Parts: sequence; C-alpha cells; structure tokens
Amino acid sequence: MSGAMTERHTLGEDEAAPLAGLAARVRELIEAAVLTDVGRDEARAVADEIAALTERLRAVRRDAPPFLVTGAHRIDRQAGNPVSGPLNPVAPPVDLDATADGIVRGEFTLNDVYEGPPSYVHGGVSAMVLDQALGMAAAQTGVGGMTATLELRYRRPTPLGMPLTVEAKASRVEGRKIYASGTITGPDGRVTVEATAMFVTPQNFLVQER
Ligand SMILES: CCCCCCCC(=O)SCCNC(=O)CCNC(=O)[C@H](O)C(C)(C)COP(=O)(O)OP(=O)(O)OC[C@H]1O[C@@H](n2cnc3c(N)ncnc32)[C@H](O)[C@@H]1OP(=O)(O)O
Repeated sequence: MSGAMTERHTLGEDEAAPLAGLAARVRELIEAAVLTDVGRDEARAVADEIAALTERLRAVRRDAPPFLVTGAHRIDRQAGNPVSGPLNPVAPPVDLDATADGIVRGEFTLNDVYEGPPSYVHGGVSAMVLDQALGMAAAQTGVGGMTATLELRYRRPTPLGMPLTVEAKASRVEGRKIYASGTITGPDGRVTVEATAMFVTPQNFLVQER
C-alpha cells in the first residue's frame, strides 16, 4: 500500500521510457483480455503465463508509484496516475498540457476497456478524466487542492474509439477554495460532458509549500 508520506523516487527520462513501454504493452493486454474469444484452454494457459510475468515484475518492488520530472511539457508528476500516468496501464493515458493562460487540455481516445453503455464511454470514466483535468487547472493557479465537489452534466453519449478532447480552466480562487470548469468534446466538436468543481487546498499543502 502506498501512503501520502512515502518518499517517492523521481524517474529520469531514461528510466521512465522502458516502464512507459511496459505499461503500453499491458494496456494492449487489457484490451485483448476484454475482447478475446480464444477458448477456455488457451485462456487458462495465457493466464498462467501472465501470472509468471507478474511475479517477475514483483521481484523488485517500490513502496509507492514513482514521480516524473515535470517541465514545459509535463504538468503532472505522478507516473502512476490513473488518468494521465504513462506508467499506469489503466490510464488511457490522457496527455494533459497547460497553456500560459492556465487552460489544461488533452486529446485522447478510449477503447472498449472503458465501455459503459454499449459502444459509449462509461460515465465514471468521463468523470475521472474531468476530475483530473479540472484538478490540474486548479493547480495552475498556484497551490492545488483536493476535489471537494464535482458536478457533471452528461449532454450526449461520449463515443468509444474516436478522438476526444478534454479542456479545463480555473475560474476563481476564494481563500483555500479553487473553482474550475471543463468539458469533454467529441470528434464533431460537440460537447458530450460538462463539469464544474470546487477544490479545497488542505492546510498541510500550504505548510508544505512554505
Ligand atoms: C494536480 C493534481 C490533480 C488531481 C486531480 C484529482 C483530485 C482528486 O481526485 S482528490 C480525491 C477526491 N477528494 C477527496 O478525497 C477529498 C476528501 N476531503 C478532504 O480531504 C477534505 O474534506 C477537504 C480537503 C476537501 C476539505 O478539508 P478541510 O481543509 O478540513 O476543509 P474545511 O476547513 O472543513 O473547509 C474549508 C472550506 O471548504 C468548504 N468545504 C470543504 N469541503 C467541502 C465539500 N465537500 N463541499 C462543499 N464545501 C466544502 C467548507 O465549508 C469551508 O468553507 P468556508 O471557508 O466558506 O467555511
């Protein structure tokens, strides 16, 4: 189990690249597992091989997911983040960037692994993507916060297998409260999901910043 106070290793680009490659292969594996029709014996045989591979990876294990170096092109440092983390096979991943005026934007495509209603994106997955994008937009104001409220309006179904855009921006800061809003847009340019959120900066974040 990873704890907030666990010391995190920061990966250099050379260290991160092969691990991101590993996550990309596992992402393919997850989709293959969801869609496969190989039959019972082959499924059991592959499961045994995967169990052996899992043990190889567990042989040397960190206490918590590592961080990445941030910079002009990386605004998030959590390598294992479930939305944007390149090392997390569960993450699509959504590659989020921020403009100088604080707009956080990312393009992504969700495959069948993220299906909710048949052929459309699961609403919880859209919420997760928006929570992350709005949270990062909130952090662009200076100090970030924890999601206190997140309100979604699902305007129309979000398609699987097509390029989507997420965009978010902080609208105002009131003391420790940061308000942000954002959207997911489909390939036709129409908004599928709208979100507003309020993030609260915990007191201990402010202490750490000093
Ligand atoms: C760059 C990184 C991007 C990350 C994106 C992803 C973010 C996440 O998913 S975070 C995980 C989900 N969120 C959580 O787990 C949060 C759990 N909650 C908490 O930790 C705390 O309740 C927290 C930090 C939100 C507020 O705690 P605390 O600092 O003690 O707040 P507190 O002092 O009681 O309240 C401060 C103000 O916020 C208000 N407030 C606090 N929580 C809420 C809430 N849930 N709803 C509405 N208002 C709230 C209070 O009413 C108070 O307002 P006022 O100053 O006007 O009286």
